[in-house]
Amino acid sequence: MSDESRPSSSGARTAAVIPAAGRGVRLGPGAPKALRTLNGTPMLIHAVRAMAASRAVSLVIVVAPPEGAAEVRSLLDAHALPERTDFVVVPGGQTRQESVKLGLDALPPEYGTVLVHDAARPLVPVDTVDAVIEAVREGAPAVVPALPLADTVKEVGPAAAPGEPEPVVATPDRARLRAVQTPQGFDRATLIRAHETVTADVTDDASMVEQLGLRVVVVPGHEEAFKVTRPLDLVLAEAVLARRRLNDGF
Ligand SMILES: Nc1ccn([C@@H]2O[C@H](COP(=O)(O)OP(=O)(O)OP(=O)(O)O)[C@@H](O)[C@H]2O)c(=O)n1
Ligand SMILES: C[C@](O)(CO)[C@H](O)COP(=O)(O)O
Repeated sequence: MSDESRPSSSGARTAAVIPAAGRGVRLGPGAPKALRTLNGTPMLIHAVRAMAASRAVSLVIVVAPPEGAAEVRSLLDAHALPERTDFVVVPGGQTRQESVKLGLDALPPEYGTVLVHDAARPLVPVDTVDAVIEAVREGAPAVVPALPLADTVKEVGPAAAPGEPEPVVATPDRARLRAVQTPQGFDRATLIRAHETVTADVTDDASMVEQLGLRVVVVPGHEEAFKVTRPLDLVLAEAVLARRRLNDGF
């Protein structure tokens, strides 16, 4: 397990930025996704606890829905969280990319290692978090946890006409594909440079570092780090929590 006292390649301390400002359109109508509950506790609180479970993480920056920063601050104050960790809340932006950038703007200088973790991945185990931190501290500028794919993937082309089926144009070799999760881990300077430099729309932070031509490495992801995206994911998340409670004996 990582320990905050370990030497780091890029700075002494580790912070986690949690983008939590999304609406959750694919989840259906309701409160912003991060504020919806799993077994009675907001998804965001599960995600915050998942980051603070790592003894290496001493600061968590939560990027709240634009109008919801006060509500998120109250939620953090109302739930039991580790005392060794500091919590900061900032309002988010219109895209995930903007929200992460706003979180990075609040990062104090003494944090050399930065995790970016979706509030929508509330159940990531601490061993995965620590493996990402460890790889950054060992010198990787960017680290992603990832899993092999269970399905065969097809690349499709545009339909010949509206209403026509899309044609398959290629079947990439599945053995070389990975489904990427969070937390993604970064050397601070690398991540800030990526966010200052890359303007193209991207869906994760590591791809911005790839665009700088820098090395991004993979560590094993975890099935329980899945992203709560569609309604069925809520059922799965509550089942995972129920199994954890049984295993913990309460
Ligand atoms: N403007 C945005 C959009 C997304 N996110 C965050 O980015 C993470 C991953 O995004 P996703 O799962 O796509 O969440 P939503 O954008 O909320 O989902 P949807 O696309 O279904 O609306 C989530 O924790 C989400 O809160 C964010 O902080 N700011
Ligand atoms: C960052 C991410 O979770 C890695 O898989 C993913 O790219 C987020 O994508 P989304 O479209 O914002 O759900």
